[in-house]
Amino acid sequence: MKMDLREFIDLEVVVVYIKYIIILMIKMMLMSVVTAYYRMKNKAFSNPEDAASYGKGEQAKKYLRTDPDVERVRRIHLNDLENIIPFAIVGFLYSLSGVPYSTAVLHYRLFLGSRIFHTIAYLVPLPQPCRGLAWLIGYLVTFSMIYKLILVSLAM
Ligand SMILES: N[C@@H](CCC(=O)N[C@@H](CS)C(=O)NCC(=O)O)C(=O)O
Repeated sequence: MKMDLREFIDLEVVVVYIKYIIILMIKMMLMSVVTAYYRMKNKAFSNPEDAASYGKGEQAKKYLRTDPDVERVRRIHLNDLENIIPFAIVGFLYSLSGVPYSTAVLHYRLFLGSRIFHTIAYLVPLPQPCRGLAWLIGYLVTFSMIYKLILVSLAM
């Protein structure tokens, strides 16, 4: 069966997807800035040339170390990569799947909220299961969109 995609795709949903993904990308990219901030504040570097800006010889070697704050922010960044990239791909296909606007916005909003809360819970840090629940909500949102995509592709 031939489909006219222009009838199927709701451009408003694609536009709202773009808005949310831009916010999520900025949020994820900001983790690099936060990492750099903690590296400089706590003088903890992984490259000799970076440490050299803060001292020479033995002094510089002292700054070649891992730091708990830096590692924590790096884990947040990694967790963002593990979750936001699948969301970006799945969320885009989902925006083309003929889903109602309100349902799409609910998914995108829940995901964004879950990732912001995950970062706060990880940075503060808040006691578990705060971070775990934040992560789970985002994970389930992505799975819910995958489920819809499976249903749509089975119906084709
Ligand atoms: N790569 C993750 C997979 C599971 C996951 O993402 N768990 C969430 C909720 S507990 C988390 O925040 N993990 C901590 C992290 O990724 O550093 C891990 O190693 O924990």
